[in-house]
Amino acid sequence: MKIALLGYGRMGQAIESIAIERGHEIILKIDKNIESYSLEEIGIDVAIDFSIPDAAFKNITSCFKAGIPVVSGTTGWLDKYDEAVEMCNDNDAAFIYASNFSLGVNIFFELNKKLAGMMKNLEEYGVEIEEIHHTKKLDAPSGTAISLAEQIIDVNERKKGWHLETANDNEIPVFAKRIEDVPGTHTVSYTSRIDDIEIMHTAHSREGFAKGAVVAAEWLKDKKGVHTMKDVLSSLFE
Ligand SMILES: NC(=O)C1=CN([C@@H]2O[C@H](COP(=O)(O)OP(=O)(O)OC[C@H]3O[C@@H](n4cnc5c(N)ncnc54)[C@H](O)[C@@H]3O)[C@@H](O)[C@H]2O)C=CC1
Ligand SMILES: O=C(O)C1=N[C@H](C(=O)O)C[C@H](O)C1
Repeated sequence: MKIALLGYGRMGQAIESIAIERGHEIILKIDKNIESYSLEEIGIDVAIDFSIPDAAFKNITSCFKAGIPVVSGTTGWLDKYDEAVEMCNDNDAAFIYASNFSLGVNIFFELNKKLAGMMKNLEEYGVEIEEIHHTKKLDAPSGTAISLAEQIIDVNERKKGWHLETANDNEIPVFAKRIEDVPGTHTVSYTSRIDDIEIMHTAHSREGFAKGAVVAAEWLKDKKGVHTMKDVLSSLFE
């Protein structure tokens, strides 16, 4: 596949290594110093956006207009996700966004949903989420922590939203810690007077995120419409 990288920071570079290992070619790299760029007529099969919150929507929708399937892992821009979905469908384009592309976190998401279903009526347990990331991260809480919170809110009628650090009884508190060089650690904790239950995912490097993004790009290349990482991994979750 001929791949365009929209964002060539820590993740763009990790994706480049994995893509080359899997036999793909990087034919375009866009980063912050490239103000305007054309995606047309250079034979891009798929674009992968890991940029910054302020740039993601423009990068993604430029791909829709050029008819190029796009995978995005950029977090912190999701107030515009519904608009992106509409534009994808209007342009008959192809799109996958995931707050986390790693196989391990996508398994962790399924565990989180299962546990949330089991805990939803047990009022004696409080629930909270903690995420730890490197100090260069621009957004807080992480996109993955927001996905975990939304998965619990979807099944637990007592929880109406989430809040950073402090929360009302009807919200899930999400704690964001920044420690140098941590690739990404997420914990969901249920705490009662009698005992605690915790599930945790710890990334040891960015390799899992990068590999998942390339696998998603391979899967999306000849498809249309808006998809999720669960669609990509469907055979695993049957
Ligand atoms: N979904 C997932 O699995 C994962 C998502 N992420 C997310 O991916 C994003 C990028 O993460 P990192 O690579 O660690 O950040 P980074 O800061 O190392 O890289 C972002 C790059 O985007 C560039 N950039 C700035 N303006 C741009 C523009 N207009 N167009 C294209 N590129 C532009 C920056 O110069 C920088 O090189 C973040 O939002 C992060 O939260 C990170 C890891 C995994
Ligand atoms: O910025 C990061 O590094 C990461 N961002 C994603 C997020 O916000 O959830 C995924 C991963 O945890 C690493």
